[in-house]
Amino acid sequence: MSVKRVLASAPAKIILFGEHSVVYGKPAIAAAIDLRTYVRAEFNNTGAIKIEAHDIRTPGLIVSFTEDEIYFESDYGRAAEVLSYVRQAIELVREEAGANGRGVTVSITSQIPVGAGLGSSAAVAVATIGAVSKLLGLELSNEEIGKLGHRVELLVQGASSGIDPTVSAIGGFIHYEKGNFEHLPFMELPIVVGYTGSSGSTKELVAMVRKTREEMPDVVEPILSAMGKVVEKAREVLLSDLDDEVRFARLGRLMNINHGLLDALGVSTKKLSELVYAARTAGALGAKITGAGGGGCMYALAPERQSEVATAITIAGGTPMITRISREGLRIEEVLP
Ligand SMILES: Nc1ncnc2c1ncn2[C@@H]1O[C@H](COP(=O)(O)OP(=O)(O)OP(=O)(O)O)[C@@H](O)[C@H]1O
Ligand SMILES: C[C@@](O)(CCO)CC(=O)[O-]
Ligand SMILES: [Mg+2]
Repeated sequence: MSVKRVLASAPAKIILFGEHSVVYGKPAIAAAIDLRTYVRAEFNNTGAIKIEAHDIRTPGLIVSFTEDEIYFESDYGRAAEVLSYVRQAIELVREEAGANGRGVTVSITSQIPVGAGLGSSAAVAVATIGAVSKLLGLELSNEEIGKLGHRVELLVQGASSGIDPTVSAIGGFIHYEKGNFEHLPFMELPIVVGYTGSSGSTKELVAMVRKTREEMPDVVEPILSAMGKVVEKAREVLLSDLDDEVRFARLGRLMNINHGLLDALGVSTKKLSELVYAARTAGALGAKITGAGGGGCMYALAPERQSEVATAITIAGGTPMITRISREGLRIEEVLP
């Protein structure tokens, strides 16, 4: 069947345990959440690749006014860079599909805050690959699309563990290590996400950790190993048949240890730590950064106390989001023949 237009969507994620150390081959645990990026792909007649990114603020915009006219200019390098995940995703699929000269228009709308630790880069890459591959007639499984999403992150960021595109493509809860994943049983976790309102670039934060590790391997390696141990313990607790009260209390303690180790690596900020402590003071059993840090989001585990923790995050100047874990990863929403 020849296809004219495809709409695909892919979810955000939280890293429950193990961000950054996962880049160095340690395990990590992540879950897809119910915020989505939607990508529509269709053929155009120009032969060009056209990207309409409705949620991206154009960096380096220069506006000049005269009496009756307005001129817009832009720093083209920076504007193009911000679209590099989408561009690489389209180019990779065109390569996989064999040379194809037809123009493609990709239009993006997203519910995921950008650069906030919720995997916006992975979701946009996965949804783009999903939509464009279907348009070009490629039959790819969600797992294969996750692997292509990992290649996109490697091309753009220089380094990526692949956990974000994997969980965005397949959904649910995963334990991830060196490119391999295991689905953990689905469970509802009483969490609250707190958004600082500022952003951080994963590419820059991963590069910063790498530099510190190169300069002080004896100091940084034990921190990364301790993070790996936290993840293994968390997996054991998640899979245990302990009753919820004990299980959540242990997971909370492990989250706090993980946050301390991330802080030691230098990826927390004053605001993130303020939200983390506000959540703990309001009764969360644990709270930590989620994602690359440098701004963005934290999350708290707060059974019976979700609304108190949400209020504490607001008072501390953040935006709370009560999210649910999403079973579904990449979804083809609509195909127009
Ligand atoms: N809706 C979107 N449209 C186009 N590009 C997007 C969109 N959302 C994210 N991106 C791309 O992803 C970049 C942000 O990715 P980055 O990896 O730095 O943060 P994140 O993925 O939000 O957080 P983390 O990697 O910590 O989970 C943006 O600068 C932009 O290039
Ligand atoms: C910081 C990092 O570990 C997680 C970003 O969500 C980067 C990666 O795993 O690719
Ligand atoms: Mg990212």
